[in-house]
Amino acid sequence: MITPVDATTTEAWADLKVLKDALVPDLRGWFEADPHRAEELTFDLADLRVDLSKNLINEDIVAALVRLAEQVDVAGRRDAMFAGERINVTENRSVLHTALRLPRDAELTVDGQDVVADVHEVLDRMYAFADQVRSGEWTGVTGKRIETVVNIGIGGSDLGPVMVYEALLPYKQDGLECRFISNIDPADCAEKVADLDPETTLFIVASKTFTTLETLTNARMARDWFLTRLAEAGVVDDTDESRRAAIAKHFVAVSTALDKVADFGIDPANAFGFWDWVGGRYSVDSAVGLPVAIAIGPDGFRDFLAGFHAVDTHFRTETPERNVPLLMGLINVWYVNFYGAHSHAVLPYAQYLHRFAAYLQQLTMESNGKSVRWDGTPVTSDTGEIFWGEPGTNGQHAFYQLIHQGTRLIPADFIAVANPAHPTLDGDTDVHGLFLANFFAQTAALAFGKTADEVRAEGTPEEIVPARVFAGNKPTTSIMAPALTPSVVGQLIALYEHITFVQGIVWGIDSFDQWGVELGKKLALDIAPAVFGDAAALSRQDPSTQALVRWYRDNRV
Ligand SMILES: O=P(O)(O)OC[C@H]1O[C@H](O)[C@H](O)[C@@H](O)[C@@H]1O
Repeated sequence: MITPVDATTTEAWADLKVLKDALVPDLRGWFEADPHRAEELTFDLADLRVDLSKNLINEDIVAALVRLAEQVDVAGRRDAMFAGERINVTENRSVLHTALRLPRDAELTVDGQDVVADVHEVLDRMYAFADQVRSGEWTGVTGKRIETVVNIGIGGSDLGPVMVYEALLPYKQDGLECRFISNIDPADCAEKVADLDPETTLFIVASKTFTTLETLTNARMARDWFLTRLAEAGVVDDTDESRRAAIAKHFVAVSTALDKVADFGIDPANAFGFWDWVGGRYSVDSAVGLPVAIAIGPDGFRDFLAGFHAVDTHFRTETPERNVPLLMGLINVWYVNFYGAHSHAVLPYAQYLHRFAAYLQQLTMESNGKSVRWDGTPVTSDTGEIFWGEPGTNGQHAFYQLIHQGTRLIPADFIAVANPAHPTLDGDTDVHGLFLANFFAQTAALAFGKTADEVRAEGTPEEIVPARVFAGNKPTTSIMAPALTPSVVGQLIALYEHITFVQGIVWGIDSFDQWGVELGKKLALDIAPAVFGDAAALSRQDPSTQALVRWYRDNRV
């Protein structure tokens, strides 16, 4: 095993400390002093235009950050990842989500296995199935075409598909709808199936491990609902054969554990596999994306994958000084470790990206929320960031106050597209233009603030001048794209995957395991007997938990 370099002992880290101590943030002054600042810090990455110039950085800081990347060998680890080396040390696995988007003619053999051939074999099956559902060739047990696809999954088997489905709604085929059941709260399943016709509904049970309590419980509830409704309609009788025939037309699975899929009663012919080298939170571009492939069609899904691949190629080949995921990851390190930033806002000015922050929470926080390094030694600096956000302009009317005038530094990524799916006029006003005016205005206000003199010049009474001053120097990155196409959504995801990777390498952590979540799964199973009345199991719990369980049992009607 390669020992992680302790970033805090590098020369670059020491240089960054000196630079931080000497830096007086002054975005107004920096832009005035250097008319080329915006140009010099704006980069094109596939279809994305990324402006880093409103960050608290200068040439020396960027150079030191790039040296830091060299001194912790980000490039070496990146190449190891792309080559399929087992960089997920604690699980002894390769990390090859980048292989999921390799073109058919690419070559990658890992442990003697032609990974590209495997990936495309599954993609071809997904595309054929998606075409069948979209054309109506695939019918339910009573011969009706599928109108609703219900994905049952959680974590990486839910957040990616739902985010991308929502992002690409304008590309969805008319007459087809997707829904997503994830929470084990029975309300989720009940609400999502309430108005559905089982004869036109297709369930996709998505679980990498096919052992996740929430997903298997929801899948069983959905199966019961489905069979009960069909029995009431006289479509199935109570023979196994009749039930199996109905399930075969209405339940498919996505998993790495195809044996467990068969145990659940889903025909293995209707299962789409992936591999243990795809982390759950990195899996939307695998068969986990099946609902998206059905909704937007194989051509759209191919574009989606091509978007990821374009960013992969950039990350793998671009020089450090122009490598956008590398720079963004390093700038995040700058804020976390040198400014003590705890959180990071993601603010899409695109309603269709309304689940993007939720998606990024799993990607970034499950990846980098760690306190030991990949060799088991404690981390030597803060790690991780709390990712959060809501679409603009809604966020402006809720939490932007704290970003503008609070005491905490919250770096924020603003995302917008030039061409909306719904160009709409309000009288003579282009509403999307008005929307984007907010995007531009907010990043400028955050960067440049408003001085007391400017506030006074507006005629503000002296006693409330301080309350109306904006300090400015609140860092933002602006990301723009021509339109929210499948490719652009793929590009955005890959960008954040690689940003997360870069941060993980600087911190020396394994960004691809999630032992903290595994514990939660086990604890819930341990306590379940107590909830159901097992006195001995209850007595093993701590006093607070015992009292809470008792209260629950006393109050449960
Ligand atoms: O896809 P599954 O095996 O059902 O796992 C679903 C989720 O389970 C856990 O929460 C893991 O931490 C996630 O990374 C994973 O995405």
